[in-house]
Amino acid sequence: EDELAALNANICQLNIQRRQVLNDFLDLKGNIRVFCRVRPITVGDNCYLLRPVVSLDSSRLALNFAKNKSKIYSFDKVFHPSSSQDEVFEEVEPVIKSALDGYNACIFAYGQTGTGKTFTMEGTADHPGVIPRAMEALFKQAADSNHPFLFSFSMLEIYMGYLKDLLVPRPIKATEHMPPCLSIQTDSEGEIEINNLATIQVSDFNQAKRLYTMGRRSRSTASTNSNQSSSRSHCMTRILMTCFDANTRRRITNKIWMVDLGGSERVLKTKAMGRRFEEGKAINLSLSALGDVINALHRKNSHIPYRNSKLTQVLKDSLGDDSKTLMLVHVSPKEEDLCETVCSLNFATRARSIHLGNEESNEAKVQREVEMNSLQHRMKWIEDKRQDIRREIQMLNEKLEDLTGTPPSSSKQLEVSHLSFELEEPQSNLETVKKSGNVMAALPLKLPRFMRPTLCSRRKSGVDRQTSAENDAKAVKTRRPKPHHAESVSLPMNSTAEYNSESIISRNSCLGLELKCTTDNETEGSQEKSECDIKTVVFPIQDKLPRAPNGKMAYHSCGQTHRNRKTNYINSPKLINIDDWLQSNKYAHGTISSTHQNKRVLVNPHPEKHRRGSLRSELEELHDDKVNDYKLSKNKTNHDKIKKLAKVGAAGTSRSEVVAMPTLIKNSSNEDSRSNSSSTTYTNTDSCGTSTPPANCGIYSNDYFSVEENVRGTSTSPANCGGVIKEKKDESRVNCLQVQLIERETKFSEPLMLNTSWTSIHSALDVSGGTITAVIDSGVSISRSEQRPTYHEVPNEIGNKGEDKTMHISLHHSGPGKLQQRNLHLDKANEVDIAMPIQSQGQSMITGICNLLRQKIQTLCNCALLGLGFKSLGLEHDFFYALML
Ligand SMILES: Nc1ncnc2c1ncn2[C@@H]1O[C@H](COP(=O)(O)OP(=O)(O)OP(=O)(O)O)[C@@H](O)[C@H]1O
Repeated sequence: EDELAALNANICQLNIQRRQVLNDFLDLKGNIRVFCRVRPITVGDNCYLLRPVVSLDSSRLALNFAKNKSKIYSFDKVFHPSSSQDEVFEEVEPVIKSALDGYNACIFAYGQTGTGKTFTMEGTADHPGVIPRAMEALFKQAADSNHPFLFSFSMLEIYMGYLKDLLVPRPIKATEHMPPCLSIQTDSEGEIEINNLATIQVSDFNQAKRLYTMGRRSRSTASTNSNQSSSRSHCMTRILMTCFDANTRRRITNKIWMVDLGGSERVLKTKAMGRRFEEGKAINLSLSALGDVINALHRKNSHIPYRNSKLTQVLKDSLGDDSKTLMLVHVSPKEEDLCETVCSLNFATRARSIHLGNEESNEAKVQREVEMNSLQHRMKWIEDKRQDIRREIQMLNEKLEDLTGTPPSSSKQLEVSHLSFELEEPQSNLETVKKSGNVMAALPLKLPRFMRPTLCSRRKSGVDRQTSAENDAKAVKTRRPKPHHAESVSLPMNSTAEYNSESIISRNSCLGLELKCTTDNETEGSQEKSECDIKTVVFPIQDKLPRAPNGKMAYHSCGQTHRNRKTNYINSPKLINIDDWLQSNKYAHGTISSTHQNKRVLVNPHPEKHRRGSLRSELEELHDDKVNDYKLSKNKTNHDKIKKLAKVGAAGTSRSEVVAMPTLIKNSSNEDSRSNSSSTTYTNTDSCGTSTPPANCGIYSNDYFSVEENVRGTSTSPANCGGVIKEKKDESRVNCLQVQLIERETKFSEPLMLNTSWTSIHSALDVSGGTITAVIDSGVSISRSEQRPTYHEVPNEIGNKGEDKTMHISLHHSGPGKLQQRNLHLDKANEVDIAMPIQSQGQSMITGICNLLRQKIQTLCNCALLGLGFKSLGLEHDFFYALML
């Protein structure tokens, strides 16, 4: 027995030495070690697209961009495509040993989708990967270490920014889009804890393996184009280790994370849509956050952005100086994946340089390798020696058993079976949890805190009801007064069956009871922006075309669209089809009252070009026929006729009219109208430069009445148009009349179309004060719905009922001292639609000259007739005789 005790003490010494040597070795190698694995050619790969990646030796890899252009990357180890799983694990094993020595460790597989991450981490039944091998090694080495260890197993995935327990998936409620996200805590020692994550104790490798198989099945995957399943999440396996013989370990409790990261992929290349797109985005965001953390560690920044993603939050205490990290970067041999390969290799290179640094000189490198070799030899010697001692111990134990007939007390093993969790069938996850809870509750208090059940879980399982009040009181005292806890919820933004977007929002909820249970931790469960701002809000199409009074939808013609561009943002919802409108209102004589008070403009159909052309020619022809009938007579008025006109036209309430008239005479001589008219507001011109009369109605379109009136107006109505006509000169120097609206308050009755008899209109020009006043003289005939192009303008600027009012037309000219305005007076405001051509100043002059010439010709003719004797002047013969003398 003494001999046995000495040997055991010897083993403990060797363990300490081994730990020290290993630690030194890993320090020299770097806290973050990076391996690269090149995936072999698989069935379905096009051979001619292979070979951009070539492994040169065990630590270098060349990437061939072109024939003579390549880049060489260096890693701690490069596994060529034919490398076996054994070879990979051989290199991974030191990290596992470090974990047993109490270091937090993290092994993660990184790389493009389909490059073999899952194969490396998980493997197959025939070729088990790193995780099953690591579990096996942990149990084996723990047993070899001669120290009592407690292991517990957890598995989670980070999917779309959520932490999901893979062993105990929470049922999703009908109202939930996703299960509640597990929250993360940091304890007073800086260790990360994940609240409510199932932590199941395992006593041997088989139990751990069964749990691992169970968790793997729950992982979120999606079918790829090649019908293979692709991991759409980060799958994280955690093994917690506690050793009661804590003196020789770095920590009493430590952990090792083994992470199969989601495949990085270029969303553009994969043309992922919908959910796949969102998944890819979330994966890329968290990988990017991981890169940022590694970069910050490399730069030794004071701030390491762990909180930028759930992934880095979870791995916070397993990345960095006091932990051992191993990255296995995976690359594809295919040329078509060159871009992704470069990204992956650059990422890995950046990670590798955390400890070693790119600046390391060759001498230092050689020196370091020599030291590492020596440490490896020393380690080998220690392990061999330990094995020898173990063999000796075993022999002595057998001898002792033979002598005493009882099993040796020195070969005590930690009896953890009573603590371990009896696994049920993998399918019964929920039962597993319940059992787990009970087992946890029964654990002795000397267990580390992470293994002890929380107050809440004990309450739920009814174990600790009697002590809860006591603990609550204690917790309230010790906990920081922070009664709110950020909780992430996901809301479906689209009610369609296949949601392809989601919004994650944070809300504060008071979780007082749960908070009291966690006495020394601070919640860090708020969703990180980088992973959570995955929002695509789909708005239903709400903008509906406005309905015309007849119920038909308003629309724009193509020709109208570009012209209305300026004003459409205001007017478009108010556009109606004027043909429809007229049709519906045509027979509603005197009864149509606009429900839209203060409406300024009614939209009319836009005449097509040929229609405009024909109208124009029609009007010009008309004008040519009638122009000589206009008489310029100063001070000649006939108010009676205008009164009569107004009476006949009055169908509704009192209001005044403004007549909008097309200017038909080309401005060949009138310098005034040719002058600048930039002050005019509207563009009542068509491409021909002529005024464009609307067809078949007495109202103007929004083309004619643009922004100004609509800013004030609310809708469109023909009846409520009002304004002052302005004359505008366009590029082709043709006068155009434009109408400036004046707000109307009166109700509308049916638009009344008046057809003026062109011959009967006399205009009187009053040049005094720069104003020409044209007065309608006579012969105005009135007809409803006259098809002649007529224009309607209805200002109510005078507004006095029963009084004679002036209907005026303003023709603005900018020439100083010249005609400034032309007013057409109407004695009473009524609903009158008048269409009449008006002479411009040039026209008037021509007319005057014509009249003069006519007089001259008449005189000459009379003279000739006299001379020929056909006409007698009635004078005496003596008169002519006297003249001759
Ligand atoms: N080293 C290897 N030896 C043999 N087969 C391999 C190797 N690496 C990958 N494969 C095979 O390639 C395919 C894709 O591998 P795997 O699923 O592991 O990729 P992945 O990177 O995990 O993809 P994802 O990110 O989409 O999950 C699998 O059929 C796997 O068996």
